[in-house]
Amino acid sequence: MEHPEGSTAAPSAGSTELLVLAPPPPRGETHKPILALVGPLGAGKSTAAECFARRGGAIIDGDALGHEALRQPAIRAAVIQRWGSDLVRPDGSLDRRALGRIVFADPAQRNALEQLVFPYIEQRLREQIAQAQQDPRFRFVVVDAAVLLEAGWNQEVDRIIYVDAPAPLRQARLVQRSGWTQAEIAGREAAQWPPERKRAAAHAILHNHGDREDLQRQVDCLLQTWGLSNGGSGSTSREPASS
Ligand SMILES: CC(C)(COP(=O)(O)OP(=O)(O)OC[C@H]1O[C@@H](n2cnc3c(N)ncnc32)[C@H](O)[C@@H]1O)[C@@H](O)C(=O)NCCC(=O)NCCS
Ligand SMILES: Nc1ncnc2c1ncn2[C@@H]1O[C@H](COP(=O)(O)OP(=O)(O)OP(=O)(O)O)[C@@H](O)[C@H]1O
Repeated sequence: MEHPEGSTAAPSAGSTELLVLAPPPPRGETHKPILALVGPLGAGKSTAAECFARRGGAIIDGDALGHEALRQPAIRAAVIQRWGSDLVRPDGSLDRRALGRIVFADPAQRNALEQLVFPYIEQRLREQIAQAQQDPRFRFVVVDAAVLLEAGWNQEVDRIIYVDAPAPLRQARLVQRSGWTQAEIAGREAAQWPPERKRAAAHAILHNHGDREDLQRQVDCLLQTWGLSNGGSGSTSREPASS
């Protein structure tokens, strides 16, 4: 793994090794560090984000912003115009899983959807980051966006954290969480950068092959190493950033 900056000592985090490289750079006294979580499908980015939220981080959820984008009337209308009204469920919402089957089977279809929703998502990411910077409940910001690197949304981010888990474990967790078939998982994986390319862009790695407590320990260790822990008390807000 190549990094432009030097590494610090890797602290012990329970049973797993936590690789930690350079801490966030200083960006002025009022700037709250912006950390981003990347990693392969189902590695546990959202689960890791919850660990950071317990320690005073504002979560910015890229998937949720994507869902919000699809609820915008102009985007919704464009989606229905292109992919058909069969996508509209009886309650009026879009059948995202069906849309996913279409776009993750064909890069051209996925590009078309991304062109519709990416500008909206990027704008909302910026807005939510700005809100979290002003919100006294939070000491740092955590962007949980699976396609952050692919979409080039990492411009404002200070540090990238790669969440890792073995492929069989990720698959089992995804089947349990979302009921996705092997084909659905493979289609989504193929739409993302290969894991090693994401890992090469990261400043730290969390190994999520243990239980949630083990992941929390690694997060706490990382925050301590980067000077972002709150004395280890975990007494700061658990609230995610509001939309
Ligand atoms: C295709 C859609 C409708 C499927 O919705 P669905 O509810 O089934 O999945 P959800 O949005 O929760 O995404 C789940 C996971 O799929 C993967 N995924 C989603 N979008 C993409 C994408 N454009 N490229 C690669 N992987 C993706 C991510 O790992 C994500 O965590 C939806 O994912 C979508 O609108 N995607 C385009 C917008 C986007 O890129 N969102 C992610 C922003 S981080
Ligand atoms: N350490 C863990 N122990 C048990 N279950 C876990 C652990 N980490 C994650 N999970 C579960 O695995 C599933 C996938 O985790 P999560 O949703 O956090 O992954 P993700 O990387 O955000 O996924 P996606 O790529 O779809 O955004 C979830 O159901 C989550 O609750």
